[in-house]
Amino acid sequence: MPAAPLVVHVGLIGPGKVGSALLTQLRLAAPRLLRDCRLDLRLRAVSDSRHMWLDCDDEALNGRTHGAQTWRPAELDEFAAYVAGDGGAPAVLADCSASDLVADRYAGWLAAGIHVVTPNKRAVSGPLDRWLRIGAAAGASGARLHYEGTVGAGLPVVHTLRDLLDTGDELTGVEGMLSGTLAWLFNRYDGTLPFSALVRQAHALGYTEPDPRDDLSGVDVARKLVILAREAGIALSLEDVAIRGLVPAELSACDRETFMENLEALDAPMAALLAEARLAGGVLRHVARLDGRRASVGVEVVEPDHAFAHARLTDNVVRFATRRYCDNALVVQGPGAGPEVTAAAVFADLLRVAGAMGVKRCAC
Ligand SMILES: NC(=O)c1ccc[n+]([C@@H]2O[C@H](COP(=O)([O-])OP(=O)(O)OC[C@H]3O[C@@H](n4cnc5c(N)ncnc54)[C@H](O)[C@@H]3O)[C@@H](O)[C@H]2O)c1
Ligand SMILES: N[C@@H](CCO)C(=O)O
Repeated sequence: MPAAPLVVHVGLIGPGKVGSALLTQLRLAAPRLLRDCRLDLRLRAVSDSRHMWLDCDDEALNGRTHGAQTWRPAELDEFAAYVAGDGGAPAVLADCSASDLVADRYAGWLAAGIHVVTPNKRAVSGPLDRWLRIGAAAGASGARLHYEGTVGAGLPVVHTLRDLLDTGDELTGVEGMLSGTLAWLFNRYDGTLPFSALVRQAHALGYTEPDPRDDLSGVDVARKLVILAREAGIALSLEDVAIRGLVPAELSACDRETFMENLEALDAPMAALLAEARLAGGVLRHVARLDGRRASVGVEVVEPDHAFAHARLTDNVVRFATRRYCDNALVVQGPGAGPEVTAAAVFADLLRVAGAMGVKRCAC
């Protein structure tokens, strides 16, 4: 007789571009996971920044969010308690927001045994004391926190580093292109269209952060370096990263709508950078480096035959130099932004949580 399926309660926070893609992927994969893996994923609730829907356990509702029959004002702890239910089934919260307020709750949720999977970089790259509290809470309860989607979207970056370290390797440095948005922008930017028009396209394609300034300022990439450093046991913080950004000072403090309306302010400085690169016979690329505690991100002119010059579309390139990979770095490369690939990373993290509870995922 086949084993009884493992029921897992799922709550989704942030049904935006990534969150909506995750809802679709969950719905499509559910029958196969139940049949082949004996895993019964039940979407219990969805919350955005203002509303929450706590009656998502019927099939018709699972595919929708704003069309749901009832909603109430969002309250994150009430939401988490509803997803966890009476504790009879394990609960996983998928945080697909970019919110610090949500990250503030991780420690409490993990302490209560609720697992968290997320592409939100705030917790892992945010204040070190909060990150240490989150780690301690997970350590004490055994609840899991997975965040593969935070670096490289759907690419296997965090787990690759984790596997290297857990098998006794030592990280000596990271060099790479860690922004899908900036990779796409610099691949497309040849002066034909103004830079601002390309930023609007990247936003519409779902590559940028909710506020594209996070990408353009270099802060999003700096967060990724902090995440990789912390994974390797280096207590790096955002303030330690030397960042050369692209956001004009007069647009750094306004609200997001005002920034988007005034994007043309980027055009003249970017045209000057492009001209500089052409004069030097190179191309513009956004490059991140981590060497011990020294971390930097910014636009550089690279030679046309440099590996970074050949990356395409939203390609991220992550070069891990380690004690084992010392003559030739281990390279992870591929699309580094986009709702679908990112949602798949969150989904795979969710399956890792289920795998740790005995759900069989191998093909044998
Ligand atoms: N888009 C990508 O390619 C990509 C790649 C990797 C990682 N990410 C990360 O995925 C996350 C989501 O990105 P997105 O492009 O889907 O953004 P989005 O703006 O489309 O969606 C964000 C969602 O979060 C919700 N939200 C905001 N604050 C909230 C709160 N306090 N409580 C509950 N919900 C809240 C919003 O209502 C919205 O539904 C971000 O953390 C981003 O860094 C995105
Ligand atoms: N906005 C981010 C998404 C992936 O974290 C990027 O373009 O790289």
